[in-house]
Amino acid sequence: MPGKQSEEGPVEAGASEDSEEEGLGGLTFKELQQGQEAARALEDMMTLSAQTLVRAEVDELYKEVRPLGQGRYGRVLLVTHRQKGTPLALKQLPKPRTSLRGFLYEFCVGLSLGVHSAIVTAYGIGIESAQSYSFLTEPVLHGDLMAFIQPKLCAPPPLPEGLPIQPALDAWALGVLVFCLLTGYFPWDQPLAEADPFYEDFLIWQASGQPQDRPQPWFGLAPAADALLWGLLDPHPRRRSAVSSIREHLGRPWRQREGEAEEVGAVKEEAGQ
Ligand SMILES: Nc1ncnc2c1ncn2[C@@H]1O[C@H](COP(=O)(O)OP(=O)(O)OP(=O)(O)O)[C@@H](O)[C@H]1O
Repeated sequence: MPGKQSEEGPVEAGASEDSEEEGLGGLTFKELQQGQEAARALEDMMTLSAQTLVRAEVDELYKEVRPLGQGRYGRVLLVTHRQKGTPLALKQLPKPRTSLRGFLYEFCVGLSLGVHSAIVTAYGIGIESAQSYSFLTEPVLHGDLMAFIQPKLCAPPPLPEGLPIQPALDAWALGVLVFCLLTGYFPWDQPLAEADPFYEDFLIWQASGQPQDRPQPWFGLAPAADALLWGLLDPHPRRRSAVSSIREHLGRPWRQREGEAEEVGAVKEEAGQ
């Protein structure tokens, strides 16, 4: 059956190929080396942050305005700085459920990622109180993406060893997110052709490139979105487009206008296949 996984056919999302280049866990040696360097840099940052923790009760320094949300490990509050009045989001993790190392990890990952302009900025202030650890970030007061997406998250394939952490996973996640934002739906439940007809239909369409094979959930997308998503959602991690490929598709419509014909035949050409 077209789209079914075969020996030389597509592999599941996040799985690997090009085995001669690979080291442990499906990563190339270069990726492994980069990962080890990042882990060492994070470890250094955690050591330094442990030495500069502010020891105080949160309400001595900040005034609570209202709760912003609740995560698995702690709560997030909107606070203002008692002297300056600056609004901030304070993430508070209760000590009984959080080790110092666990807190430092979350704090420092936030600090590292927060330098990107599209990610919430974390401020370098970690606080140790009697009952909790806290850190401060930029407050985001207009809701998060989950408010626009029906709660349901796309399950990864059941690989016993898990998915190797590599940039192709982020590209896949970006593809799923863009699809959700454009259509209001997830593209499929699981990226397994034998278990999910929506994914199987996508593989059939990718293989044929024929307009008549366009799966129903993809109706209404413009050729630029087709090309972007085909690249980001390529089942082969090593062939998948980089996250930065999104830049090539900016400035063109991603949705068909009302009444416009589907121009899906152009997808393969757009995607450079
Ligand atoms: N900087 C922020 N500004 C506004 N709201 C925030 C901010 N950070 C978190 N929130 C809200 O608080 C909720 C919980 O955030 P939190 O970071 O604790 O958990 P999470 O990242 O959603 O999940 P997990 O518990 O797995 O870490 C978020 O879903 C969001 O609604």
